[in-house]
Amino acid sequence: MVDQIRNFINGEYVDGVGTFDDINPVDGSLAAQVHTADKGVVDRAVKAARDALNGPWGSMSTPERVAILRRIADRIEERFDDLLAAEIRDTGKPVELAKTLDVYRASANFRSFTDTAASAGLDAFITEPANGSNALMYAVRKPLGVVGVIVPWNLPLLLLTWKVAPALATGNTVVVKPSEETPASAALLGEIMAEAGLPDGVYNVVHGYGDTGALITTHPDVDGVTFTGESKTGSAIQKAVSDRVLPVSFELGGKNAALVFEDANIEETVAGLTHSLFTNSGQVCLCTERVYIQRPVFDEVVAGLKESAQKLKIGTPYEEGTQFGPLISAKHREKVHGYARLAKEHGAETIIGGEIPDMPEELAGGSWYTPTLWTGLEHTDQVMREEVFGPVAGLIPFDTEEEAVRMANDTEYGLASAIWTTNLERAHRVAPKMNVGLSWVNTWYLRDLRAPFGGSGLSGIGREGGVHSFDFYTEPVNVAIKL
Ligand SMILES: O=C(O)C(=O)/C=C/C=C/O
Repeated sequence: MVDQIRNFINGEYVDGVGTFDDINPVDGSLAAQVHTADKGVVDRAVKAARDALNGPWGSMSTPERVAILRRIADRIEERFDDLLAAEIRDTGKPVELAKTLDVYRASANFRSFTDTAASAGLDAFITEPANGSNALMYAVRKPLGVVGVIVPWNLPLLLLTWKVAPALATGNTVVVKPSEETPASAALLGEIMAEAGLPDGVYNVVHGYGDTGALITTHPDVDGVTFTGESKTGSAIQKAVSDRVLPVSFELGGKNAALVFEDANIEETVAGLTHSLFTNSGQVCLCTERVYIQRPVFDEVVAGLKESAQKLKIGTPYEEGTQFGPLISAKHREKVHGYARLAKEHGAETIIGGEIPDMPEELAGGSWYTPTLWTGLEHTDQVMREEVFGPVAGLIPFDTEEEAVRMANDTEYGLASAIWTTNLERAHRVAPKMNVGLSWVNTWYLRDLRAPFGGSGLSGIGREGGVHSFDFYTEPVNVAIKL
């Protein structure tokens, strides 16, 4: 019997109105059948969320909510292996990555936002205007209400909990739609939260494709939408909710640049770039797809990256030492491979990769690809401007710092950048000049969960992280009392 992945509504698993296939990207096998939510199922989920808001959850004190969320973090850690198995079956990612990033961050996200909720103060002022009408001002935070949460397939559990933890910590209830590619961990989290004592209806999960997502975002009883995914989907959501001027928080795509200066530590830079190019097989919105290298060290860095890419161990998730897994689906691999063909047509030199690897017979059905590096592309080339969302990067030389900053900022996106230099003045001069939300120096994807996280331009709207998340998931009410 194939596994069934159901919707989770009001504290129990609920059948859908049909099923779709959840494919294991390692070998193309059927991992599970997923129950599709139609309007009736989505309405049921939104009603459960509203009833929970009007029930015990809505009147719970912050310390009571925080206590439950800390138990959720504990329960996630107790059921670490179940979540790990679910995430790996859906994504095919290496077990080391799923352990140290995806499932690790699930409990870390809950712990970070409960700490913030437990310690957050209020804005307050004593008003003493010249006309003597003194007053006490204080702002209280009220939850947005029922929040629609639409999350992607690349870091399914990490991104889900990155949104659900602050939403619940501030008293909201949620209706979640995970990606159709990766439904398992979101569904499993339902029973884990119930085991930790979360009241029924606070956390609900419905499955389906974009049309199911649209049922949530356009639902008249949803009070806000948080979405991580492709920019064009974000734009479609914004259009769909614009009549209601619904609050949205978007963490969208990127075409992230790295700048390598001639004074960089080349060995550290090559190791760091390999990480930022090929982590999760390049399927992270923060990954680098444009590398600008100061001319005196261009050949050395290209050679170093070629060597480190060749050394990456491509393999199945549980194989010892696997560092590079399959892409999420055959469809996504076709998109990535399409850019490799385009790069070649545009005269790029393929330093490594750009092909579908020969895998053993039992893995031939998987969506495997190879780490890919190009030189010889123009900075203005389509491949250097559009998000590929795969293990690919164009390498381009530059001469002056000003030229590097100009090219890095010459993009419609604005999510992340990485600067590699040992010159402290240059680091502090250049890092703030990047038109991004996250500007790393001599590192990549180093995170503090309290810091603002998000992007500008096509990379999104708003910031999440620490109190920045609370600015989205709550509506402050400023109370003014005449003294
Ligand atoms: O690390 C995070 O908190 C986060 O949101 C990562 C997002 C990656 C998207 O692809």
